Amino acid sequence: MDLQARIRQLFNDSIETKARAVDVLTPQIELASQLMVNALLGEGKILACGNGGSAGDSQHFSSELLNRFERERPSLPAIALTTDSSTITSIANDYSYNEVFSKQIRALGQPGDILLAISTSGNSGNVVQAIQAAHDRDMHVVALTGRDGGEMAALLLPDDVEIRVPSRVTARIQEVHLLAIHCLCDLIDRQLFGSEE
Ligand SMILES: O=C(CO)[C@@H](O)[C@H](O)[C@H](O)[C@H](O)COP(=O)(O)O
Ligand SMILES: [Zn+2]
Repeated sequence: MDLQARIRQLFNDSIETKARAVDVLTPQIELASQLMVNALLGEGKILACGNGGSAGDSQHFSSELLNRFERERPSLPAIALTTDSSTITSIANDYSYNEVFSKQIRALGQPGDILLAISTSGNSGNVVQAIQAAHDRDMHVVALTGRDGGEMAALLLPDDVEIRVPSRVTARIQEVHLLAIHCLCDLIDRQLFGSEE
């Protein structure tokens, strides 16, 4: 097996996926950033959720808001719903795994807050239920998806934003999700605190 050839193939696949995604995702990322900025300016916060790699993405995003991205600026309010193992295990144990995010959203979500819902398939039951809970709490949803958008795409309302990566491969979709998250952080900082130049 030629391992270096495999590495080159993975890099090239990732580059091609990003090149394919740029035109499709640019307007959606802009819209999502404006939705988030409006929420933050209105004293709202951003709740984020997802499974596996997307749980990591949720925490990556919340840490960049709560702490910092690339510049000195005030902390911004965000919560990853993937980190409290006591809450998550008790909800999964007593009710169902599908409710681990939605129950937190029903407690913490306020009208005007944003849910960042991350799933490469768009079909993870707990993320689907998170979107339903967010709508019940009058929150807007930014959905990071892939493939055909799955059940999540079908649930979104006209004021929500879907950022759907044009790929069917989970790892490639996740790589673009991370880029989209960094774009969102950059655009949030620019709109709230101005460009640095
Ligand atoms: O990171 C990876 C694969 O790259 C995995 O941990 C992956 O996130 C998990 O299988 C998730 O459960 C997949 O869920 P989803 O993206 O379909 O919502
Ligand atoms: Zn992964």
